[in-house]
Amino acid sequence: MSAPLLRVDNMTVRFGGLVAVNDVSFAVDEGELLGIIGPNGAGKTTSFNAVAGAVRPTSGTIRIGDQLISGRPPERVARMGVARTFQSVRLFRSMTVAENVTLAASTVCLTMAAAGRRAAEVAELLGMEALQGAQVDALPLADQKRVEIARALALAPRLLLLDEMMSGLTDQETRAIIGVIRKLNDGGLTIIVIEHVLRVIMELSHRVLVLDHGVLIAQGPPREVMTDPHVVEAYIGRQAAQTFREHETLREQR
Ligand SMILES: Nc1ncnc2c1ncn2[C@@H]1O[C@H](COP(=O)(O)OP(=O)(O)OP(=O)(O)O)[C@@H](O)[C@H]1O
Repeated sequence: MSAPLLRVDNMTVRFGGLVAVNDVSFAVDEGELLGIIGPNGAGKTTSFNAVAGAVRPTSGTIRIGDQLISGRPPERVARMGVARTFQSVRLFRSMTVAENVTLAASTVCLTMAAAGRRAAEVAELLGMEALQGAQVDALPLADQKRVEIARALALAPRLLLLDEMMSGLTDQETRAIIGVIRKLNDGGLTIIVIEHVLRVIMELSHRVLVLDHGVLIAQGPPREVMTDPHVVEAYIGRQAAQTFREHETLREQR
């Protein structure tokens, strides 16, 4: 059997006396779309930061394929195939969309011309050709989030980490971003999504991990995880679990 694309073994991240991530292990297969959920402060973003190289795990290991990435700096991890977006959009606001994406591409391309070509490819993939000349400042939040995705894709990643893409978006905008994520995954890209909007996790994920106080309390197919009594207790709440079950039953009857 082939090795998973991402493998995290016994990862612990401490900030002084606080254990933000506590002995967490999981693996992600090539082509998989994994959702990570959990209450505020559960350690989701810290786990992303550790995988992306922005935070050094206190102990444990992280591998892409058979290469150890834990402890390596973010630029190196990016070159080894891990790209991420941030919870709050981090773009060069006075630059155009094309400039932002080209700049990201230049970290992995040998020449600026190649970076420009890469940015144009990504724009085409995301259907953003018409936005290329727009200044980021002038774009609505939903488009800025698409530019964030474009910047990450410009690195030609093997693994894409998406941190709360849907926060602040309308239902319609959320649907559009779900469509983008699904298209990327259908094209073979391995993706991990952190999301508070459970409907999004349910719709997109092949598998879900649940963190609570830094501890991995459940993992499995979305349907199973959402009705796991520990998860309901820690995060979802009984009412939401009941609503979810009714929604699923209705969907099956359709
Ligand atoms: N750089 C840091 N220094 C100190 N403490 C931190 C740091 N980053 C995160 N923490 C703490 O680690 C814990 C986990 O935070 P983290 O941001 O990973 O949670 P989260 O699950 O992503 O939460 P949210 O859903 O609110 O984004 C929290 O108690 C947070 O305050």
